[in-house]
Amino acid sequence: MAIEAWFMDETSGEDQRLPRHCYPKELVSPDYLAELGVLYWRLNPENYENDAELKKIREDRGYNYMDLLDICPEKVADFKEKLKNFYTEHIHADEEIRYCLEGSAYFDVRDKYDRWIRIWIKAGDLIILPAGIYHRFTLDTGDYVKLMRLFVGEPVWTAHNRPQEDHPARKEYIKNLVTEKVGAALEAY
Ligand SMILES: CSCCC(=O)C(=O)O
Ligand SMILES: [Fe+2]
Repeated sequence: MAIEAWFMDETSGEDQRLPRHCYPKELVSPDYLAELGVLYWRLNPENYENDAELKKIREDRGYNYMDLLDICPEKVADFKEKLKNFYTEHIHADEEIRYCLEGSAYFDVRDKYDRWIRIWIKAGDLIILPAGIYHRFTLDTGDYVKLMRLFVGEPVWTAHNRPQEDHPARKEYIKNLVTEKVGAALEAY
């Protein structure tokens, strides 16, 4: 099954840990996520230490750095503060690569019309957010996730909060979005 993603009800004042579906639900396809540069694999989370598929992804994309992160109120120092930062809309200069090994959580990304899409990651979901995409992160009501973080070289986790229209990674991201659109239009012609 493909990863679950949907357009969020942005008018709702509900808890950020709730799904916040629109009514009726508006699901988002993996193709549309790919158009935004969001990539996704479903792997076997029980086998992450000897997984040939994961090894290949890491080799192909140069992810030589790896660490594991448990996120839940009991295990994270300054939990409230951290979660608040994760849920503040931001970009990075590099890809954000997260592999969910246990539990579940939400990544919200902005689409090209600035709508929020909520992506529900569960055990086995590996997602890559491209550099320069506006996003944020929250736990769901399960209040627990175990994540593998991957990176090319020495990791830089710096978050640049919106607005970042002059950031090189943002400009590059927008340029690629536009190029893709023109490419698709030419193909259709
Ligand atoms: C802890 S993983 C997700 C939060 C996030 O967007 C980030 O770390 O930049
Ligand atoms: Fe991030």
